[in-house]
Amino acid sequence: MEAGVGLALQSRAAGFGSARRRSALYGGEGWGGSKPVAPLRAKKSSGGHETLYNSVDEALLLKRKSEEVLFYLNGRCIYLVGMMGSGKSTVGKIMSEVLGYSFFDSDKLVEQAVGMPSVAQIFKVHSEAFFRDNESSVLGDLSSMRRLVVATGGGAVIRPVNWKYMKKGLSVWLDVPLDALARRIAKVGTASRPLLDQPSGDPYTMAFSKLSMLAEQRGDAYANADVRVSLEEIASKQGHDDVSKLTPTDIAIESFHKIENFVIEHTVNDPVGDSQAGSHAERIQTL
Ligand SMILES: Nc1ncnc2c1ncn2[C@@H]1O[C@H](COP(=O)(O)OP(=O)(O)O)[C@@H](O)[C@H]1O
Ligand SMILES: O=C(O)C1=C[C@@H](OP(=O)(O)O)[C@@H](O)[C@H](O)C1
Ligand SMILES: [Mg+2]
Repeated sequence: MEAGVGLALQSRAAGFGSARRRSALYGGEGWGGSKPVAPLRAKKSSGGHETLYNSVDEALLLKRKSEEVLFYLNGRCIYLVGMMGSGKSTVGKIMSEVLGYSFFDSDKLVEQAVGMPSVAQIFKVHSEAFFRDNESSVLGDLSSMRRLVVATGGGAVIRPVNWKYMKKGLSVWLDVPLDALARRIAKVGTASRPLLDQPSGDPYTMAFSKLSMLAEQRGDAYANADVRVSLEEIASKQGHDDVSKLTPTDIAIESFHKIENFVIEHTVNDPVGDSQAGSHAERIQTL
């Protein structure tokens, strides 16, 4: 049975006003909590003159990309999908802040709806099936809203009905190599992720083997997303041999880039022209 999802959503939405938008450039919890990721400070170069940190470029690029993508989104929601640890919650917060959209983490909404403090407890006291029912209910409620960035749980992709909801907006798959996922999970522990929780063993090895199994079970489910953001691709474009060099901001920028390309590619090429068929934005909205 689903418990009070609508109410939880209403009270959650009330907490997202302009105050939350005070800074567009926040990192996620594992990246220094609410510290700005791109402080506009200068440092001395070896030659003595001042140069700006690289992160300023990154912050400006993020801002510029978000302004472009706002037009193409036209109020539609962004749904982030991907395996546990792929960065949906972290990257989603950054994207929402810079877009001026509200951010929702579907795991948190399920916790609120059920009235339990953690997903782990919901799995333990009820069951995974109970969690999944509530997850679908939350996604259904969110699908009627606009201007949201939603970080879904890693398993949301397995239910077709969830895709029906997510297809009302734009879905983005954060595709992260299993090895990087396992390293991230091993670092923060598995207590909050019941499907990975193991009583003993080396945390990296255990996480890697469970994640591999889940990835196999889920098959192509993530590939249903409108766009795929591959960390390996970003790393190779940036000349890194390791995805661990990529910041959540890098990933947010690439996500905006891919969303923009997707919308442009899927915009009806209307030969009638703006004057008779409505504005470009109106036609994009009909996608
Ligand atoms: N680009 C990144 N590089 C390294 N660690 C990251 C990155 N993005 C997120 N993390 C860390 O990985 C862990 C999982 O991130 P999270 O956003 O919770 O993933 P998800 O919501 O997809 O499960 C967190 O500890 C987070 O700080
Ligand atoms: O992959 C999964 O099945 C799950 C992922 C988790 O969310 P994150 O992907 O945010 O860790 C959470 O929904 C639950 O523990 C199940
Ligand atoms: Mg998450």
